[in-house]
Amino acid sequence: MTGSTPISSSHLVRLEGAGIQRNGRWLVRGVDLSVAPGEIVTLIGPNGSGKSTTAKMAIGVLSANEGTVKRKPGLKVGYVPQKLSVDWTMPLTVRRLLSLTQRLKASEIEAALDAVGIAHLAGAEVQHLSGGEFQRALLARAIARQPDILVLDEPVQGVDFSGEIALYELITSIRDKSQCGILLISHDLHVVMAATDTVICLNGHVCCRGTPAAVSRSPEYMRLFGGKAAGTLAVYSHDHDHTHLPDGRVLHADGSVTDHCHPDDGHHHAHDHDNDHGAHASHHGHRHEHEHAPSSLKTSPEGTHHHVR
Ligand SMILES: Nc1ncnc2c1ncn2[C@@H]1O[C@H](COP(=O)(O)OP(=O)(O)OP(=O)(O)O)[C@@H](O)[C@H]1O
Repeated sequence: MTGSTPISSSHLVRLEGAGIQRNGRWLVRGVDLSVAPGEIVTLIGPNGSGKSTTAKMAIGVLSANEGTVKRKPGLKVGYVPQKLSVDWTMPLTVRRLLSLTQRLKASEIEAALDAVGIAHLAGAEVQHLSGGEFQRALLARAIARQPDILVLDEPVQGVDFSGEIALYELITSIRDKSQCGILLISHDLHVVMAATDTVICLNGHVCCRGTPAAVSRSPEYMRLFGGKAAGTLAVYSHDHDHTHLPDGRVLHADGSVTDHCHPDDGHHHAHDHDNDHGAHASHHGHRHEHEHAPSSLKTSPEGTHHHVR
């Protein structure tokens, strides 16, 4: 069955076996995912693995070609897209950015900007904002109508490491105060917001899922970034040992090819280091240790930054 029907459980959104096909190719398929009020779900995966497509499917921007997508009736969505189509040659104030695609009262704009700590920038031109200020403005735009669910597609892009920590703290505090659900797409394959309840790794379909491992135990991490970073970011340690073909099928280690992963397929939480992330359709056999958290943080994530401006 395909379609979008109301949801009966306490979930805000629930995808079951959901997939999107374009031009005879599955962009992503077999996705099972749900977000409950107050829950933070983080999607990770290589470039082109279907993270944005999955998020758009969850909020109804794209309709699933297979499986089911259910949303709570009347669900209010706040969305920070990965890219924004705005004509940046035109002057645009932060205040105006918030109300470009939604009707907002002045008091709602003020409250949203205040909540993200940039009330003083209401009249500033968007072009002049720093990377962190710009992401806060996008966040303000997304929370202005007090959504039930926030969908944040790479909300820390263009932001330096300390800014990233501050933004993740802000996102966590927004969740704490409003108890909205959050579906977050991370630009980093290994390091996710520590407040994340569930990490889902995509590579054309769901490869594995789990809770992020705490990094606070890693002495190197503490030495490099201090306790604040350790409390905000966590390494997601996982390993895949099968290969995803461009058409969405899976090549297993024994040479067999199937449409989907086997239920207990190669998601070993191994602890040796064999970092081999390719583009999609490449062998997917990465293994990470907590001790490697600092280097994965220091080096820039693998080309996943898309600057919105
Ligand atoms: N409308 C479309 N028509 C055809 N192919 C598409 C369309 N939208 C996305 N794709 C393709 O679907 C795949 C998944 O794209 P998606 O943007 O969801 O990946 P992603 O994991 O978010 O990637 P990134 O980390 O690079 O942002 C990509 O190969 C992309 O080229």
